[in-house]
Amino acid sequence: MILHDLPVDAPTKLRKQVPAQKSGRARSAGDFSHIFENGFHNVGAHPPPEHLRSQHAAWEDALERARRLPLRLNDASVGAEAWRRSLREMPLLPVASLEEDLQYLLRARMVLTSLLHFYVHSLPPSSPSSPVKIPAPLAVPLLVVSHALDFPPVLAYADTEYYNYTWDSEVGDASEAARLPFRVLHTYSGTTDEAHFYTVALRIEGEGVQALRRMHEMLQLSSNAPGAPGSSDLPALLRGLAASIRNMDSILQTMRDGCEPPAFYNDVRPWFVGCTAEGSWVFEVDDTPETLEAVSGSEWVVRAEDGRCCAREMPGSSAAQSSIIQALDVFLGIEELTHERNFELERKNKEAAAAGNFLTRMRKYIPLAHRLFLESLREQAQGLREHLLGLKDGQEAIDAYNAAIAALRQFRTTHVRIATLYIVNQARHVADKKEVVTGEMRKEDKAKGTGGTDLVPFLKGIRDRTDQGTLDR
Ligand code: HEM
Repeated sequence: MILHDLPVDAPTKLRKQVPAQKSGRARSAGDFSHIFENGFHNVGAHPPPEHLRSQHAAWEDALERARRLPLRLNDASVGAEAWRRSLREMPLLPVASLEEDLQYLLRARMVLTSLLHFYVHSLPPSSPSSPVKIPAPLAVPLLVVSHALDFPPVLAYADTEYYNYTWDSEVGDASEAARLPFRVLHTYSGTTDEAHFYTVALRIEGEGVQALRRMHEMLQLSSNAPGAPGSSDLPALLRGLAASIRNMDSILQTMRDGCEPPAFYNDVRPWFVGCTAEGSWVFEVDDTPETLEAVSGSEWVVRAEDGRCCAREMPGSSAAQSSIIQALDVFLGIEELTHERNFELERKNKEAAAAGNFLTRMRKYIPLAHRLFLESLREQAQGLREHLLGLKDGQEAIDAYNAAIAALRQFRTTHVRIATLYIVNQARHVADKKEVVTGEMRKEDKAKGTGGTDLVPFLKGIRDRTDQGTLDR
């Protein structure tokens, strides 16, 4: 097995072989040609299966029943309580067979994280608030599957995007697949707003395939391989990359076409929230060797003195975990700017200071193969900016590079507007209503992202630091 055969999100058995290959030939960009060719959302040439095999039908059935109820946020209805009881009484299903087949392992991860967030967020708030106990039939397979994939046991962007779609038509080859319309498999709220929200992100990932292919071609410029582009192609390839980023921006702007801000804020976003100080979780576990390995080898859970298996704080799904946007920063060589720590902000927020840069932290919430890809991409693309500045007649290439930076800045400007409209303004409406009903004065507006960021200064900071990547000579 060589790294170049390592499929996206390789499970444990393959993962164990990766460190041995972290040097030499195996690190070449070509090792990740499947990502350059198909994008981050295509695991192989096809999306993950829509259903698990019969051995794990109980999980699929629980998910289907939750959707059919439908289960709501803070749901105290008889039906909701019966659903939660059925989860607690579900048999503890073995997961070993899943590890043999990556596609089914990914589907299992997506189903289990969906059940987790249905379970946690459908519970009516308890008073005084106590940690939510995640029942063993859900907790054990979730911990083992997440450990196998090197993922935290919480809903991530990959679960709501990369593993949550299919195509309706038969796919000829992967390059054709990149252009097909996506059909979302699972939503929490059952609304078209939620499906549209996922679809916009998936279409951005789909456009990302064009960006990745341009990057790949640029990395091959100096390879002298037969058929490889020559260095005179660099400006055109950079312009192609810029055009792709502009397309991503246009796609982002379609968010309003099918996702209403109040529906997003009130009915969709609360399902994404992970394990927080106010809403903590305890995993109920058994003591089989498989579970013990998953627990002891996990940085996401801690054993309390009384033996309880407590989850650490983990943000839920956030598009900050999108691999394509991280890849753009890495390739353009501006990662150090956008991932820079904001010491002014950190001085005000001690927790943020302890945790370090948010975007860097988010890397742990993206699939393993994507992380390895980003490391390899950094190595391959390093020196791009210096190379452009050193070119004898390099102005055309520099202009094209700056067009890509400007496009990424524009993407982030659109994104700040969207985050303001969908979160900050909605939080204000809710606070205004509360003020009218209770007469309570509104506190300073400090809307947080699902990742817990003070979102406007945070997002604007990244946008402005993108701009600092502009080359000047
Ligand atoms: C209604 C739509 C959206 C809202 C309200 C929104 C909101 C946010 C918030 C609050 C953050 C800060 C991190 C956190 O605390 O979670 C964030 C980060 C981020 N979001 Fe979005 N987002 C939306 C859609 C998207 C889409 C479709 C993408 C593209 C895939 C995207 C890409 C990003 C990226 C890359 C970051 C990290 C910051 C950066 O690199 O600029 N977002 N988003």
